[in-house]
Parts: sequence; C-alpha cells; structure tokens
Amino acid sequence: MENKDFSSIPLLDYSLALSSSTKPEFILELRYALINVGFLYLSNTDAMVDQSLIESLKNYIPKLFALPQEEKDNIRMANSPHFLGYSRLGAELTKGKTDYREQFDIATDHVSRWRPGDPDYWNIWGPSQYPDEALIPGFQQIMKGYLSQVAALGTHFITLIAEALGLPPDGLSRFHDIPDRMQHRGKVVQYPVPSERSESNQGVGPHYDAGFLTILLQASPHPGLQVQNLAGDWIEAPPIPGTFVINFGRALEFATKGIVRATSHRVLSPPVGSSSPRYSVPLFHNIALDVKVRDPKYELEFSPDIVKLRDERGSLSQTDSINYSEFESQPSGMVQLMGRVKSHPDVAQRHYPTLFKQFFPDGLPKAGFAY
Ligand SMILES: O=C(O)CCC(=O)C(=O)O
Ligand SMILES: [Fe+2]
Repeated sequence: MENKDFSSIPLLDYSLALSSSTKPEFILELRYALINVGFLYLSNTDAMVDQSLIESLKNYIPKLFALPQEEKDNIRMANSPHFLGYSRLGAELTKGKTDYREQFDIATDHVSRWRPGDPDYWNIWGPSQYPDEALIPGFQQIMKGYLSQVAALGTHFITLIAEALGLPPDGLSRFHDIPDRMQHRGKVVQYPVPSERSESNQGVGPHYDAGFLTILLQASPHPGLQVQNLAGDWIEAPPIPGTFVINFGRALEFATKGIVRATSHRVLSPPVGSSSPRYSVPLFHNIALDVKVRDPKYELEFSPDIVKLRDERGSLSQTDSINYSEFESQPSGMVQLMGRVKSHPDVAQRHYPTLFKQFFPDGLPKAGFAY
C-alpha cells in the first residue's frame, strides 16, 4: 500500500487561491495538507497581510521582551479574567516539564459581553493589556494591525478549507459568529537560549492546538518547531522567509469527524551557545464560544470520496500529546476556559475561584500544566 504518512511539510502559494484559473490546484494541495499532514507553509499572503507590518512587528519583539521586568509584571496575566497579559519564564508545564518560554498573550480587539449570571466562559474574551505606550511607542498600533489582518486571513482561509473538504465556501460558517463578535488570541513568544547547565531543551512540549487553525509567524531564523507524523517521527518545520505556518486544531478535527488532522507539535529551545533567543507569534483562530462541535445541529456531511481519503490515511498509532477530549461534550468556550484554568492556575484562583477549587483542591501548584 502507498505510504500516506508525511516526511515534509507542504508549501502552498496563497496567491493561487485568489484567481479562478489556479484555485483548483490550490484546493487540491490544501486537501492533502488538511487530511494527511495537519500542517502547511503559506506564502504570498500580501493581499491580506502587509509585509511592512510583519517587519515592524519583528523589530518590536526584542524591545518588548527587553522592557524592565517590573513593567512586564504590571501587565501580568493575573490582572485579567480574559487570561490576556504577560507570563514569566517557566510559568507553564507541558507533560510535567517546564516550558522554557516567556510570553505576552494579546488578542484581537474585543469587548466582553459577559454580565453577572452569564456562563463563566463568556468572560474568556475581552480587552488585551498593552505595555505603557511611552515605553514602546507604536507597538500597540502595529500589534493591533497585525492581529486584525492575520485574523482576516484566517477567516478567508476557512472558506478555502470548506471547499477543500467538498463543502460550499460557507460550509463551516455555522461555527463562527459574525467577525465583529469573534475574538482570536495571539501570543508573542520568546524562547531563551538555555544555559550550559540546563537539563531541558523544552521550549514547549508536545501538544495539539485547540481551535480551528493556528497561523504562526516564525519571527526569527531559528529552527526548533517540530511536527509529529503518523509513525511518531518528529519532522522539522524550520522558518521559511515570507511564509506563515498554518496548522489545524482539535476543534476542526472533531467538527470534521477526524477528516482534518490536528497534528502534535513541539518547540525545542535554541541550542546552548546560540547568540539570540527564538521568537514566534502564533494566532489561534477561534470558533464561537457557545458551539458544541459534537451537537447534531453542527454535524457536517462529507462526500464518500473525502471520507475515503481519511480512512486511507490511517490513524496515529501513538502520540505524545493528549488533550481537548472535552470537545466531545462541552461548549467550545468551556473547553478553552478549562484549558486556561489548568495552564494558569494563579489567574484562575483570582477570577474563577469555583473552577479553580475543582481543578486544584489542594491549592495553588508551582506552575500550571499547559496540556
Ligand atoms: O512557537 C512556535 O513556533 C509554536 C508555538 C506553539 O505551538 C503554541 O504556542 O501553541
Ligand atoms: Fe501549538
């Protein structure tokens, strides 16, 4: 039998999707990436995301992390019921090991619609915290522009995903509210160079992403991102200039009955002795908070030839990542809230005390467990 596993990550040219003569070719390549890989590189996205915005953002990132510790702590995540803000190095565990990264969670602009009495999970979306403008002039504007353009790219990309799965372009729209009522979560991440004595090179341990898709900017030339194929081997996904990396999350996998692959991935720290940290900016494109992906009202019908491609692919014999099985029964917002409570217990203790006690009956652990 032909081997359906992957040993490299496909590169797709977004501009092909924008012209009717080349779109069918793009859709076929996307179908392969969705079903067989779960990851792809996307080039030529300038119709949606200004290259100048990407360059300015890259220039700001080292300055953002170089802010005085006190200023970073002023916008710490614990201030925010929306889990948006700064997390110090070593605040999260994945698979029981500390993730060696420092990060700012910053989302697209959104006003929380939560009022007392509403479900808690409505409150995971809300305004971001930015550093004082005087400390890093212009960053806020660039970051907001970047997030909103990349989110719009994601919204268009989802129509292409629908087509690649044999659905009409709006075939996945039931999972989203109108764009103005959605929030998508970005992160600016620094993976420091470990010291000679460090026992671990875990930037972030093996995991799946939760939502529909993640659009990742590798903002420095370091390798380190790795993707796990069906055989369990780790395939390198080094930065390719002028591209985003796109991968699919558990919500899309559940919503498509396993046709789309959510693929396990991890990041290794830069090698000891590297001259600079690795930087990345993922944007996690969300689905609406109230959607229960397994509710019959959201069930999708796929043609037999698409289902056949899934069945021929086979399934993962073993994985290093286990998470988000809660999508079987819970609304998407609740799945996200539970994930956040586990990874940021200090934030949960302050803003969601009842849930906190459920997950941490013995009180605050030293660090959260991310996945
Ligand atoms: O930093 C990266 O390249 C990937 C990060 C990642 O997988 C995540 O934060 O979910
Ligand atoms: Fe990830």
